[in-house]
Amino acid sequence: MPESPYPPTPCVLGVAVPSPLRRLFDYRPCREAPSGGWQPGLRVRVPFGRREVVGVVVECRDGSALPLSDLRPVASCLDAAPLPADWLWLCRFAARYYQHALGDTLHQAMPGLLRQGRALEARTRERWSVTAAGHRETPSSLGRAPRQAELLAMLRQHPHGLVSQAILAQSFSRDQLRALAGKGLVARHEEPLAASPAAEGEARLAEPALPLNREQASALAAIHERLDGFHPCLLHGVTGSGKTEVYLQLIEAVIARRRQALVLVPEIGLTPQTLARFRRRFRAPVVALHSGLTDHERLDAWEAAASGRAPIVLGTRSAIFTPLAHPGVIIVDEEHDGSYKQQDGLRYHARDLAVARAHHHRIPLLLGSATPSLESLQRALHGDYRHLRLTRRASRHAPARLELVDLRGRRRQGGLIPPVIETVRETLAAGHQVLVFINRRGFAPTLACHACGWMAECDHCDARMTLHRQPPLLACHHCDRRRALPDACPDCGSVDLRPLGSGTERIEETLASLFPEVAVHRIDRDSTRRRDALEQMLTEVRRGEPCLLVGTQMLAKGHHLPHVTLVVVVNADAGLYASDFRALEHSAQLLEQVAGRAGRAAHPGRVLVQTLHTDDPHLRLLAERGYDVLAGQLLEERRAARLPPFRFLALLRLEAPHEAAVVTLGGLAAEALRQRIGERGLAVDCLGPVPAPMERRQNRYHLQLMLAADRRSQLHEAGAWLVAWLEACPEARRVRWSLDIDPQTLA
Ligand SMILES: Nc1ncnc2c1ncn2[C@@H]1O[C@H](COP(=O)(O)OP(=O)(O)OP(=O)(O)O)[C@@H](O)[C@H]1O
Ligand SMILES: [Zn+2]
Repeated sequence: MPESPYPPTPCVLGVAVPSPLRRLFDYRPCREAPSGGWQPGLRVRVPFGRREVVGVVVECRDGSALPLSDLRPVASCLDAAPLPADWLWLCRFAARYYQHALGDTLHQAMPGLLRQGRALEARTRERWSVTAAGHRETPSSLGRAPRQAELLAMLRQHPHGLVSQAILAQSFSRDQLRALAGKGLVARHEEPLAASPAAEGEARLAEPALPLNREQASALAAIHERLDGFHPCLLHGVTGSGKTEVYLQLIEAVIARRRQALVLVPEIGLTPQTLARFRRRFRAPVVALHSGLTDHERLDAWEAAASGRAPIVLGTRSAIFTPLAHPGVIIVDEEHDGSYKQQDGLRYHARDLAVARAHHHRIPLLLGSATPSLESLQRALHGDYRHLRLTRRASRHAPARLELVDLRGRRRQGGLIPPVIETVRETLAAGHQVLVFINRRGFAPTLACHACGWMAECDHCDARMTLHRQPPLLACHHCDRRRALPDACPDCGSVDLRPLGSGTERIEETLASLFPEVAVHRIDRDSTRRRDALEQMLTEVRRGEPCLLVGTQMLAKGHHLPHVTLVVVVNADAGLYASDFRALEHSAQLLEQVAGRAGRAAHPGRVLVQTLHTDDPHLRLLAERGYDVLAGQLLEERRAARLPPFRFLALLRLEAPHEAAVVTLGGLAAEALRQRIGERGLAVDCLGPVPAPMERRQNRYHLQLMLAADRRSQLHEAGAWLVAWLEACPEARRVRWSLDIDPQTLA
């Protein structure tokens, strides 16, 4: 008897359902098997408690730990074919690595419409084109139907046809189209809405590639050497060195081999320029995945990537979960960027998943940055990654060094001291633009009473409320609580309430009064809430009129602002003495990136950094020798202090409305874990529990327990055990807890 092409019907399906529980649930197959047989990756509707949910089949087995008669059947199977295997693999990897429930991981990693049970298929549109008969037709034969004749004439001018929408927009009707089709003069084709294949025979590039400089060319050649096989590279190039051009030419080579490129960028909304540059370069469609998409657009993009129709997929963090039919390369731009780490739910790091994924697919991986994370830098220095350097800018001028400006004892006007204001004035007078960076939005960090010292504090957090003027209110940046501005001090009744310190709004106001003749553009989360607001401002800035830009770190992210020649950092001190061991690394990256916006085109740049700590050794090293030298020193310090990347960490966070519940559970968990570590002889340190740096946030108490180990496998074992212990612990029901593997912040 010939073997059946389908797997035999299993008795039991292990299904991952959207739930925080770290286990599969067993079901019996339903009567109608999917046409290809039961396989992992099929979505099923299953009864779960009193609800029905969409889950994913993960295992097909012959037996269950439960009696088969106790198992409920699957209600229905939603897919004819399983969801992409590479996607399922990545979700399983991420769930294991981050100790997260697989059901919830799958749920978070699929487009919303798939979660709701929609089919994974492309939406299509109609395209109409003229047939051979239509080209032979003489216009007079349609004499009695003049509109049809006009429609035919119009379509004849479009060798690739036109989509219905474009035709209807010209005031032609569907009836006219159908009439022509009935006569065999035009034909209708369906094509996918997202990433419809570019017409055959066209050139791949819409715009020619730039001739590379020597360093760019040798970086590209090094990657080209091995386009087959896992080949991780760190493209470590100073700001403005033309990393994007290297990405573009690498992608060109990858798509020429009919493979796909997946490109991760920190925030598309913040760098619409990058997407525009990709779209300008390639004739092939560039599919973008970001938070601005509708559910339908997201599903279309996902399908286009999964089917292989989309050669280039560009997206933010979650795009790492995009399935690819023919993966050819993964590129992570600004690999050091904090936005790649998800801070709730599945706490994954998209860059780290990119490494795992490239390894799994055996394809090259390119991590790009002017200020690489210490993790990636260490791997490059150690030879795990190929270290590709771009030491010069594509333009004439080298990145400017930071000039430290002493704030001590100086009168400040809106945060700036007189000599800095003078330099701003000279720069504007020379016809250039100035960027003023301050990493604090709002008018002032708080409102204070000059009579008694009262300060506006949030009742739900251990934090001050920020004073805003546009619109006027007090807001907590930790829990988003808002309050009206008080008329008088709630403690002593004095009306002498004054803003303390400066935020973007205050600097904007001061600069506008100092320099009334130029425009001041404020760029922060508040001023760019409206869609396209940022792009509009940047377009205005790129026109080149002298102007001032005031903004937060949004301004540091990869923008190419050719007319900016002066960057002013209002205060460099926040990150220097923070308790978080990564604070220094992150603030050095931020300073170097902001500084990198100056002098990128015709004129050289200057960077003035105001600080109260001109003698701080780290700050001086950054100013005098640059990020790479500082990073080398920070690596030595991390090695000495036995911190990442030389050690691995996991952070258990506990929170609840009542302090007692958190403290009790924290104590029990630490004790149980220490005992387990001892029994198993693991070299894992369990530190704490200690209160979180902000103990009360959103009216809840926060406590932490840190796990540290030299070996990842041991950290993993201890973490997995702790999670299982917490799932079984009755005291843990009243406490919200999460385990953060490779935490990026200790907050
Ligand atoms: N080979 C080249 N020849 C001429 N111009 C180039 C070349 N490569 C890049 N450029 C130009 O240099 C400018 C900076 O390049 P790009 O934005 O790629 O730098 P980057 O390394 O990504 O910078 P950042 O890290 O600051 O984001 C761009 O205007 C780009 O068009
Ligand atoms: Zn608050």
